[in-house]
Amino acid sequence: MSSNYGLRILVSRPGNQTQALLAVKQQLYPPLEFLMPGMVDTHIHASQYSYSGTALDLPLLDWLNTYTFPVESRYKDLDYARNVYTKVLKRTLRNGTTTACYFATIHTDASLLLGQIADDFGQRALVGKVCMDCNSTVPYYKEPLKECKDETLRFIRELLKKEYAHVKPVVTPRFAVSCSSSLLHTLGKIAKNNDLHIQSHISENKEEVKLVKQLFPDCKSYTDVYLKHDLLTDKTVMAHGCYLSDEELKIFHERGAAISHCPNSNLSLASGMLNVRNVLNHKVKLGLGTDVAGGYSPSMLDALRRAMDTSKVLSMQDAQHQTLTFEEAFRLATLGGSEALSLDDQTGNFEVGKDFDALRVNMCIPGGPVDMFPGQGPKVILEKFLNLGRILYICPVALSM
Ligand SMILES: O=c1[nH]c(=O)c2nc[nH]c2[nH]1
Repeated sequence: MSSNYGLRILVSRPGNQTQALLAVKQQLYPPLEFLMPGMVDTHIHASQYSYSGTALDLPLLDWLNTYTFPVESRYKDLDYARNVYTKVLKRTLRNGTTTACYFATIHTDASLLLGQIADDFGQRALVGKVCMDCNSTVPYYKEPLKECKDETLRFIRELLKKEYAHVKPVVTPRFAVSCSSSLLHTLGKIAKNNDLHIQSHISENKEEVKLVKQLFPDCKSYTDVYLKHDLLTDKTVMAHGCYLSDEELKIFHERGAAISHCPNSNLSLASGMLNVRNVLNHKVKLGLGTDVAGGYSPSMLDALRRAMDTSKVLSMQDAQHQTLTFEEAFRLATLGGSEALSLDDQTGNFEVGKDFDALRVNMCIPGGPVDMFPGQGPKVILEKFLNLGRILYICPVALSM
């Protein structure tokens, strides 16, 4: 079920999130069905969906130059954009993503089209027109500073003018490597003046961190680059953060900025492994992202499973490391994601007053991927679903479009 029915939660039960969602099923459905909050993908490149599942043989910077920029440059063609964006919306909804934070491309009209398609399908979405004015390796894929500023303002104006209930613009500097200091300052100002969300990438890969140090020698750290340009606010979500120091995490906490953990991508591009426990200990807002197409899967259940795998690898390397529990991973995929996107007043769990963004899970479909046995209670049901489940079907109204 997705959110386009405009249902609002009016009553709730006391208890934690796991208890609450499993209690609902006893009231409404037979024993092996339950409702859970829709999942929140805090970082996904809609424009990279066409090559998801391929092109995973290079590290980040080579990967961008070889695969990503040539593909993203094609989105000046609106027919091409419509085809891919329609498919990515259907695919993410089929995977239980009721909220997504999207990177589009540098093209304003195609980015507006992504917003329109998200609205048509009833997915809650933040949509970002990508901003980048530096690209010496693939020089045809960038915009001059002035054009980038004007087009960003046009994108924001036109998207807001549509008054979509659940689709909003997000200011999107690609990352410090592909933005001049002037562009970063400009975008910081635009976000501030319009009280907008901000998204970008940070500390994904060691080579990238080194390059940022060279490009911004006056900044103390990668985090300091964004801080100095007014891009680290309580409406900012930064993807990856694998190599952030404790000092940088403290700044994230102080500013109320969030991290999107994208474990599939971090493993697939051999970028690094985020220490989620350390991020949580620093009380930094944290959600999960698929990061299609650096991550090969558009599924948030996959992101949740890779987050648990990554945490177990860290435990193998360090016996003191406290492995993520499945309940914690579940929280990251739902409420944590909504907090990371500062949308937790609207979605993320079944609290009174929030919108009813829900998935109806049936654990006893004939031929389904999970077998249940007598005496297995709510906790086992949820754990089995998270580890073994598959989302096969979602609201026919949305998907027949
Ligand atoms: O995983 C990533 N995907 C991207 O498209 C990108 N751009 C900058 N940094 C990036 N990381």
